[in-house]
Amino acid sequence: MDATDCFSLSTRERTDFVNSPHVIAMVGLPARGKTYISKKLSRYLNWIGIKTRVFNLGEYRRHATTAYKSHDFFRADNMAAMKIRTQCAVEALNDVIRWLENGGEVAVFDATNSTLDRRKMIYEVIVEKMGYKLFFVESICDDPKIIEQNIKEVKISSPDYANMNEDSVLTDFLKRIEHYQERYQPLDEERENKIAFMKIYNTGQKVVVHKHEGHVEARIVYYLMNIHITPRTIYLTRHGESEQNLMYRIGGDSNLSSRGALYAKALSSYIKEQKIEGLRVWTSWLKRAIQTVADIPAPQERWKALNEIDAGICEEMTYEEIREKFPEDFSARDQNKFAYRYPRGESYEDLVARLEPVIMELERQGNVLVVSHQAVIRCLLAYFLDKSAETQIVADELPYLRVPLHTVIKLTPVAYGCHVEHIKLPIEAVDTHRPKPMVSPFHLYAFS
Ligand SMILES: O=P(O)(O)OC[C@H]1O[C@@](CO)(OP(=O)(O)O)[C@@H](O)[C@@H]1O
Repeated sequence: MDATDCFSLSTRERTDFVNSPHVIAMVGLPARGKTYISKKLSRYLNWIGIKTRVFNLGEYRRHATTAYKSHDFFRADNMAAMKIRTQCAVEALNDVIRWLENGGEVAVFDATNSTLDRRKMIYEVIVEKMGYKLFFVESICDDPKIIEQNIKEVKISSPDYANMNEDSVLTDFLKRIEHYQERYQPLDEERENKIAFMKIYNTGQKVVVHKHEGHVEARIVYYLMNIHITPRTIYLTRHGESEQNLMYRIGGDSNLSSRGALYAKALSSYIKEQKIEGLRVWTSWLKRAIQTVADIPAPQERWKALNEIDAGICEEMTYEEIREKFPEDFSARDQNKFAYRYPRGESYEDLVARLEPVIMELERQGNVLVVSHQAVIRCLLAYFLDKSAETQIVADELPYLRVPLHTVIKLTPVAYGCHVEHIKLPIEAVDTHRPKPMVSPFHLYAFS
């Protein structure tokens, strides 16, 4: 199979294709957004089904020693501290290897890795000894405003600076950066021509890619080229209550109910009140979603990818009817709702694969209102919520996330994640949520 074929595979099939473990090692001076990139990348890779974990060297250092009193700890001539720092890097890499040997697929090594010696050590262990793939991602930023903003947003709350005021933190951290600067050796194509890497300048103004190969690295490069840090808000909502919702029938392409039409009006007033600059509205191709945005004065786009999960042979049935007519399917879905694929229809796992281009485009955009459906919004929400670094938990929780009708979910990016608000507009609607069934005592008995 050619690597490019993977773009048409389902999430699970793609995961199987990731056969060689990868280490993504960050490079860059402090306060260049390395942790932001690491966490975001890990969230994305887990969401598309690639088991990823971040190993943050700062945490190892804080665990190993409380010796941090000031920037002096990071002086190049502080030999005692240097010994601790090297030991911590070795320990973190050992954990990386242990994790990859136990089924992890991508480990993100979040550290400065700012000297040739450190990168050489990583290369020897990861590539020469273990035979894993290694890809360096360097973040370069020379805009003092971005650096200062970064320090204020994330370093003030660091355990290194407990009980210190903002100005003292800023002064200390800038000195810390100076110590790193003295020995900093940026990635260099000629000096390090064997290794694969990517350099991101000023949060994406310019990107340089050197020798990347294979499917995982191609995805990472593409993803990191699309993300930005300009403040914006994403609004997610389901369509207004539909005629099928009133009858508890799934799928179909019905009109809004009269309460659904009231929600469309209320949503339009809410959006107007927010006075959102440059808002774009995205909907599925289904009538109930298109009718919901009829009165919203903003450019609109329809996405087939935002259509509701295809319930195949179960379309337009109630859950009760499915239980009676297809009892085996009904219980298979309860056993593993994420992976279960409706006959001639889709699974949640398929949905995640179908929504990947939507997520990529959302990452590139500014303010967007997405009007879609219960299963689709669950998938999008799972991407934005920092549910967990573990794919299994994402898969267990995702199909049961609560996404009630007539509620706007407002997502505002903050430091390393998203602030989530649920705004319930005051129009009654049916509840279409079917909670995770409890395991019956009989089931427990059968396995005991
Ligand atoms: O995966 P479950 O929990 O069945 O939820 C998805 C279902 O939600 C529904 C409503 O029951 O969404 P929608 O309101 O967009 O029509 C169904 O169409 C869809 O099959």
